[in-house]
Amino acid sequence: MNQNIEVDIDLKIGFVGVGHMGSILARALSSAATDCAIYVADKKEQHILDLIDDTSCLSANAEDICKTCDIVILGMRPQGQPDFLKSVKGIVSERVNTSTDFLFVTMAAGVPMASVQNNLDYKVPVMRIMPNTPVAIEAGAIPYCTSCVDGNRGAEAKVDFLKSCWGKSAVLPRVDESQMDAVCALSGSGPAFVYRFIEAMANAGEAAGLDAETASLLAKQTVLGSAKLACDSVKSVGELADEVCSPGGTTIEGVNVLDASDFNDCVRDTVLASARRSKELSK
Ligand SMILES: NC(=O)C1=CN([C@@H]2O[C@H](COP(=O)(O)OP(=O)(O)OC[C@H]3O[C@@H](n4cnc5c(N)ncnc54)[C@H](O)[C@@H]3O)[C@@H](O)[C@H]2O)C=CC1
Ligand SMILES: O=C(O)[C@@H]1CCC=N1
Repeated sequence: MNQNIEVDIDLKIGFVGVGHMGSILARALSSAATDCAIYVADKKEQHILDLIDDTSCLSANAEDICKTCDIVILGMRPQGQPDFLKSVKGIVSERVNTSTDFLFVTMAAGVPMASVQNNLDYKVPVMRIMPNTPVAIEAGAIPYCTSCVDGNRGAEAKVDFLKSCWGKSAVLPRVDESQMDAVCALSGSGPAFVYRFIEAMANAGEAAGLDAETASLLAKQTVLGSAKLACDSVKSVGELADEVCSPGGTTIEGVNVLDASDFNDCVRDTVLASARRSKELSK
């Protein structure tokens, strides 16, 4: 935890939209930011109940969150964000008459920071994040960028605070906003691609003679262990692959098939299709 963070101990943080991703981030924050009050609002009551049941999160309505919270985290889908922001524009403009010391955080795929500001009609400091679901097990990625934050000590401190809290659950590389479509496709959408690969591995294990349960267990554990070794090792993934390939052995037979296939092109097309959709959502 960063000891030099200048934040009030009674910092109020509010989530508007705690579906799949918002709830994971709220849980991560509530376990790290134990001195803060964390409020959650959602159109679906069950999503609020699930969180207040087993975290320190408190229920609140979305307008009150925008009126009073030091950090407002938007967890709704990209398509719903403009209407919501327009609906609270008046509340935010009243608020800036007394204090401008607050931060909006958006996780919506494709939505530029300027669009948050334009819909609010005010250049509020914005942090744009692209989290992924493995944040839930402290193995996530949350690339981010910011706008109107640099040089604004209050906003900078809030960004640093979120980074230190979520840093327990994720890596948080800072990227330029122009790279947000790429990180959205790679690490935001990426877990779904990896799950498809695990499924293909498990199906292949069954084809090779295993029962479904054993094939699934070994496919998951192999991806987990290989990713962990790649993260922990100083060796490149190429070197790590070479270490598995005994000369004249079994692995190289499979690797040759993979290398001769369109696997690389397929993965490239997959990630580029998601990045293209992220770009489309910005329009
Ligand atoms: N699911 C994922 O893996 C990731 C999602 N995201 C982004 O996170 C956002 C949410 O995605 P999901 O959690 O998957 O969607 P979701 O549909 O599970 O959650 C959205 C939640 O927002 C609530 N909501 C919508 N409008 C609201 C409003 N005006 N007031 C209060 N609550 C409202 C909905 O009831 C719902 O519970 C999206 O913008 C998405 O682009 C980003 C990275 C990864
Ligand atoms: O599919 C989506 O649009 C969101 C953004 C990245 C992961 N899920």
